Amino acid sequence: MEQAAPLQVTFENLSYSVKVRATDKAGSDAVGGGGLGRVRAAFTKTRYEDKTILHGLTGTFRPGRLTAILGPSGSGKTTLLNLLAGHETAGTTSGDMWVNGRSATGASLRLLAGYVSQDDVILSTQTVREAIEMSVILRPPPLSSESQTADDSNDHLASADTANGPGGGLRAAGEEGLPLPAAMAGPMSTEADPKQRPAAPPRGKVTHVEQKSAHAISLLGLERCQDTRVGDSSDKGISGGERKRTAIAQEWVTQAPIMFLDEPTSGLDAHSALMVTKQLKAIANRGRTVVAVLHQPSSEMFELIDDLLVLLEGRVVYLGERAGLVDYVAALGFPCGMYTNPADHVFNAVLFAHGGGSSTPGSRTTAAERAEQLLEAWRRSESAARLQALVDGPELAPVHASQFRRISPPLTQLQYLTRRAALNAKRNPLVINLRLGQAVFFGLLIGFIFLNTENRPANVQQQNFSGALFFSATSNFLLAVLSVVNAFSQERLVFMRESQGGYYGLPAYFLSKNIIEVPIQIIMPIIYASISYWLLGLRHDGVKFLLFTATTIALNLCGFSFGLFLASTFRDVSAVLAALPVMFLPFFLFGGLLVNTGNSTVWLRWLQWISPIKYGYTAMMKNQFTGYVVDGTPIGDAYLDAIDLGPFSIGVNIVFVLVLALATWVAAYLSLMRLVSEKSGKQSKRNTRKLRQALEGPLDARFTQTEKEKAAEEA
Ligand SMILES: Nc1ncnc2c1ncn2[C@@H]1O[C@H](COP(=O)(O)OP(=O)(O)OP(=O)(O)O)[C@@H](O)[C@H]1O
Repeated sequence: MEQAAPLQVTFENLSYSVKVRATDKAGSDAVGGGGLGRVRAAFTKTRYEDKTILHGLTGTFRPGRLTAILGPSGSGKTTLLNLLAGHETAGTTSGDMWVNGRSATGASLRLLAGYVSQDDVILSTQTVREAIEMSVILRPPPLSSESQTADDSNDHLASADTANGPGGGLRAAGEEGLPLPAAMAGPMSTEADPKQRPAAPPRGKVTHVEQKSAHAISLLGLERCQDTRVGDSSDKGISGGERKRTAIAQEWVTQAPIMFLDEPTSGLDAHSALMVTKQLKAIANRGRTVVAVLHQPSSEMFELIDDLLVLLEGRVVYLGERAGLVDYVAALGFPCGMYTNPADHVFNAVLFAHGGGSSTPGSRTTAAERAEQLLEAWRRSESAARLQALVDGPELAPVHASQFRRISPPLTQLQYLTRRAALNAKRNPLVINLRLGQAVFFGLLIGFIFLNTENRPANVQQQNFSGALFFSATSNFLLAVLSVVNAFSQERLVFMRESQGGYYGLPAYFLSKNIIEVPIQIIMPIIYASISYWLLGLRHDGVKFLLFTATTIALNLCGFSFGLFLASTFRDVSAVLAALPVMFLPFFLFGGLLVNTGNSTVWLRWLQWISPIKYGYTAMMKNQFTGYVVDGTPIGDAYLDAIDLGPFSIGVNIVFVLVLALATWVAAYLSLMRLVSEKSGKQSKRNTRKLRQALEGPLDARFTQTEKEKAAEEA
């Protein structure tokens, strides 16, 4: 079996800029220039200008090594990580990226890399173990079973080493696992954490998924909380550190050969931060390329880092071995004291240059000059020359097909997501109980308000039934909208993170959501109709009851689709709530009760044709009043003629509600599709195939020259 090569990520002259609102001097002057100026400014077209965040970065991240990105706040650490991981797509990128000398982009790196973001949004009702198992099921490890087993056994070895306690030491990269070039195997200088004991070997029949997640739980020290729900701000679950480690475990199990992590230790106590760093080191030791943004690492954490990239104002001021950094900074005039944390020292040196240090107005060099000196010193340094050599001569083995991240078949995704959604609903019964409560409450309320209407005088019946049926149509529609908006707005972030992380595709997610939600949108109106219909005293006829129920079901389904559309189109609930009245009040106005739609303003009359309330209300009214007789006097048909609800029959009106439901349902799907492609770029199969071909294909011309030179030298 052909061994997959370790992967080296290289970039050269990488720049990134975004469009920002121009700080328009003329405009601001106008604003300051009195009322007229303010009015003029309000109508002035917004101008945008480019803001460059990363300025021509050159560097490389080597396999089998833990690389940390350090730098002051705002120096571009997250932007660089996101750009490489393919999660930063809004701005303009220039420069080159390669994986093992093959031309790459952020999108192609996403096919190879795991990514842990700063905000790990995990479904709050899942337990830690379930969240990790989900990752194993939906994102099966990319390596073939043979090499995967080898990797697993290496993990066990490493865990065993870890368990040896102080002095046992973790296994150095290249000793076990994927073979590494000698130059890449960095020295290991870590002590193992005695708390990190491997889980007892599973007994009995254990599935691959259970085994893999048990292993990750053990490696990340999550045994104690493995059956605790993740929780959220309103329903406390695991701690912040445990959540971070769960997110890392979710990426670890995919065995992606590259891992990018944005501040995996922020918000953790010193011990947890050290533990996480040790675990990252252990992962890197298995030949993976691990790159993490770290904030102020302790000296123990600092010792675990192999390579460091220090950024200042979007520029590289150091990229190379951690061991050489302190001397490098000392040579620049910042000697590190014996008892000073080297990470703090480096940080202070850079911060000083950045303008946050003790630079006083009287000091001979200004902060800007110091920053320029640091950048200039880096350009002329030996470390930069060494880095350039690594950039010029990267790992050259092609990316192996088995190294690409895999995604489970759509049917597996659908089955898993449906089961998860059902479990989520069961564990979060408040949502369903509220819906049930609403159906019962409104059924009883309307029933008792209009109790025994059928025994009242004809004119009272006309008024009461009209009001009750209009209320039934609007409440069924609106409650469905609100329930979906509420549920989906909360889930939206989880969906974005998981779909970007390659857990599943949109079709499986969308379908699973419908499989769980649609039955609820059918059962609730049945409950509402069963209570209200008989209390109201609507016509005692089984078929008419069924038609009334069918109308309420159609309105609920339509409300569900509208809610889904709104929640997927607007970014937060407050925007949805602002849009809701603007969209729906015209629907209510043209619902058939408030305005005689046949005689309303001509150029606004079309609104009735897109109002689901109008169709639903008309179906209910015709169901009640067609051929309706009170005390031997037929009153129904004349009344229907007077209020002019249109020519369509009951069945056709119900069908129109369903057509509107279907159209909005499709719009909701398209809106989600737009959301996904906005964040992750186009993910078509053809695109993916092209990106893979580039990574598996021949070397980029940038490196072929080097190959020829090498061959000539050898000759
Ligand atoms: N989309 C954007 N629009 C405008 N400015 C942006 C955008 N993205 C990033 N920036 C700016 O680019 C700079 C770098 O941001 P980035 O988040 O990469 O910094 P960072 O080094 O990770 O900071 P921190 O350590 O505080 O997280 C910041 O000044 C930020 O305001």
